Amino acid sequence: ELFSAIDDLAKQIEKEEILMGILNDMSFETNDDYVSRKWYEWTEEHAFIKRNVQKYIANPLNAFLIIKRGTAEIGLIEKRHPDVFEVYKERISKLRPSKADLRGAVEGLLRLQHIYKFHTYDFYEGIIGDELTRPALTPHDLFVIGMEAYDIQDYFFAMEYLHLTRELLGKKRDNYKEVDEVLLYTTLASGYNQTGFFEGAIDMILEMEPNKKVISEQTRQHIDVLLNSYWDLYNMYNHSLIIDYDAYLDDYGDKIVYNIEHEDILMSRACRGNLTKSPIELSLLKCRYVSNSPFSSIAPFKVEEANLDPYVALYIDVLYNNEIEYLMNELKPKLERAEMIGIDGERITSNARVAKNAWLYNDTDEIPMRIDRRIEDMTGLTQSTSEKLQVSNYGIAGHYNLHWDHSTKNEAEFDGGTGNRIATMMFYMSDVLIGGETVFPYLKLRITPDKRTAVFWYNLDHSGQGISVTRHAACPVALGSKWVLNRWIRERGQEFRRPCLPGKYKEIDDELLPNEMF
Ligand SMILES: O=C(O)CCC(=O)C(=O)O
Ligand SMILES: [Fe+2]
Repeated sequence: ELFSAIDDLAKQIEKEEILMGILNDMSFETNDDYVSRKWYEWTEEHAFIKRNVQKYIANPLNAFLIIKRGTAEIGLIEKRHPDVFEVYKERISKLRPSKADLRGAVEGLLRLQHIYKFHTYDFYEGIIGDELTRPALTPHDLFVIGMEAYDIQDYFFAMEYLHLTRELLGKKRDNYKEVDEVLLYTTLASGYNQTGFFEGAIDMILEMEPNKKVISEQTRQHIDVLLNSYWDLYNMYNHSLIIDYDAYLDDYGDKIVYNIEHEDILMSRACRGNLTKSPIELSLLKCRYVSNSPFSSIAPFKVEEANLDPYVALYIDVLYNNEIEYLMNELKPKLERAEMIGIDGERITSNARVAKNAWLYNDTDEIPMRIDRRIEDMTGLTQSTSEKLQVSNYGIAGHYNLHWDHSTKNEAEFDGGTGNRIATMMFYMSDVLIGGETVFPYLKLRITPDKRTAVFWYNLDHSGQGISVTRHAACPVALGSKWVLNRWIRERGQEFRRPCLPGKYKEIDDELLPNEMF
């Protein structure tokens, strides 16, 4: 699976070079301009890639294009030359990304748009946030995104992408007919139908002869006029919908209530930096140097309070570059798709968490032992019952939806004799250019990844009860590559280090969680 970790895309670029060789062979055999044109385009892109591979793959638009070249573009060649393709088929199939990768990549791009409200036209131009990151996409790139969006029933963005495709086709000639116009128009029409509008557009499309490859100029103009007027209406409808949702949350003002139904909006607002503490709340937070062990009295930890109650703190510069290198070397080859616990306690992969991770099992080396001791110095909590160190790398627009780290009442599993996850220590192993923040919307807290810094918080109160407002998420990575190191600290062994006191937080019943969370 390529889309769920950025690291794997570098390998795909190597495979693509072999694919280019095959493309070159095929261009001779087919004697087709289109195939040599593709070879030329890919070669140009590779000259661009070679300048900085890591930078190239850290851009979600590029990441999508890598996958799209190996799937949709190869697919076009297959369609044009089935016989020649047959000869190379087996070799090619080992070098191609999968359909699921294409789907995952598009889902990533759309996630960025949903969360950060990035505009489709900006993506077309290669803009992420405020940065121009690459040359413009082609009509066919947009078409592929639009068709995938349609398949996953994200009709709003499907229509945006397909309309833009149509608009561009009107301006530029698609000499090689990469975009299947009949499919484009029928999908646009179905999109209107799906959203409860515009039967008229569908009627027009139905009038087209199904096996007519090219729409006549007259029909096309007719449809254009129809679609354009409908499009304005459609846009108005959808934009007002989005604004309404935001207004709904505004009703609560500063007070954020636990509102599971609207958590996706809550996450979006937190990730966009629209949920922040007031100046008064911020003024209560302090920075200090902490030393509560012989070692740290020589080199005290720099601690920044991020939230007082429940306690969340940042430890600045507490992971060393050689340690990061060590962890990367040990665990990169072992990364696997991150899993979540499903409704029935089973392990599942899910769109709610797009990342790969790996656990460090051989933790008797000097470096992991050192990290262990440091966490113990930082927290005063024993590490003898902690889980193994876990490294995660996020994928294309990789993210992790709102969740608790601790298990809730209804989850029987988890304990394993060491108790619940009393606290979390999470180290950032990389900076991120845009996005990838860790957000705690109920605490109005957004933490920007800062290489070598750690975030620490308690998941359980003094009576062992889960603190519901620690619900947190990893915002999608919009530009860059995000690596984190997690250490989950367990209850057992902490009895004398963090004594039991009466509980104070009311735990939320996790039966209230909607199924879509998974
Ligand atoms: O990557 C992040 O910012 C948060 C990760 C997280 O919450 C987790 O892995 O449990
Ligand atoms: Fe977490």
